[in-house]
Amino acid sequence: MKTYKALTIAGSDSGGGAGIQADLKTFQELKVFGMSALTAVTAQNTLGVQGVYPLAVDAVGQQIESIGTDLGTDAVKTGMLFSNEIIQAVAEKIRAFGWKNVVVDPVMIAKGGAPLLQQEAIAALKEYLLPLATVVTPNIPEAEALTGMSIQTLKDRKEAAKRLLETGVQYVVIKGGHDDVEDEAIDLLYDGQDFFYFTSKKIETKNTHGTGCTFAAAIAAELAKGNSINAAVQTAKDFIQAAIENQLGIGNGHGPTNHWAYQQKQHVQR
Ligand SMILES: Nc1ncnc2c1ncn2[C@@H]1O[C@H](COP(=O)(O)OP(=O)(O)O)[C@@H](O)[C@H]1O
Ligand SMILES: Cc1ncc(COP(=O)(O)O)c(N)n1
Repeated sequence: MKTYKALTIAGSDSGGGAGIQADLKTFQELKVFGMSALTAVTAQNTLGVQGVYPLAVDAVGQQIESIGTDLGTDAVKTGMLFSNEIIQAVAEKIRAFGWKNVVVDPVMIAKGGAPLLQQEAIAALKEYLLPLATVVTPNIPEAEALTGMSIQTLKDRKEAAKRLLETGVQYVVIKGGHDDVEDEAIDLLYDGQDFFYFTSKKIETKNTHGTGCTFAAAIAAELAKGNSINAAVQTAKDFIQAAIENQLGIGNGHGPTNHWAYQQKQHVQR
């Protein structure tokens, strides 16, 4: 049986709920071999971000080089990239290795409000990384920052998705976790032609730390296996729904989601 591989290029969350830690847990649960290139170390817990320590650009590039010159990968997921310089170095490596199935989660601000991407780097995401990406997965505030438009309704989200496609990315998913208008958690996928809705029950909880990272990592894992974008987004939606529903109840603030809940549910159903 083929071993599928996925690489996450992201920041470390010492609290284990988001970033590299969330990505690797998700890859593992979906039976994909996980690899990582760290962009920054954060001192972080469920209460917030206490420190951000970006790595040297060369350190980021070298980690990716080490993977590209030996193991290779079936998918790449990017998360916290922090600076213009890191974005350019990452884009350069992805292009040089000709990697496909590139999922860009344009992480900008942690749930508690701490910036994880420098303001001036937003343009670099659009210029260097999105043209190489298979799919970009902004939440609503990130889609607003990337397009410069205000997003209130699903109609606005459709317009923003169209604008994002102009960067050269193949598919756009605008997530609905921050939508105050709809009663359900609706994620919108646009393929340049049609819009697809992925809908689930909105769960009343403060424990959503790392939901975006986990969702994008699940899409990358499923694309690595050769699944279609629609199938990958559906699995990611089911994965995050189970992870939010089956809370772990740890930490004193915005707690992490449960990365093993999806597999546990699959076993029970069998
Ligand atoms: N309260 C919730 N109930 C159910 N699903 C949610 C909830 N909050 C977020 N999600 C889902 O989690 C994923 C991440 O959403 P979102 O919160 O928009 O992104 P981010 O974590 O990047 O801010 C999406 O699939 C979204 O639908
Ligand atoms: C290192 C790191 N990367 C990403 C996030 C975003 O997390 P969320 O998925 O909750 O928006 C985070 N808090 N820390």
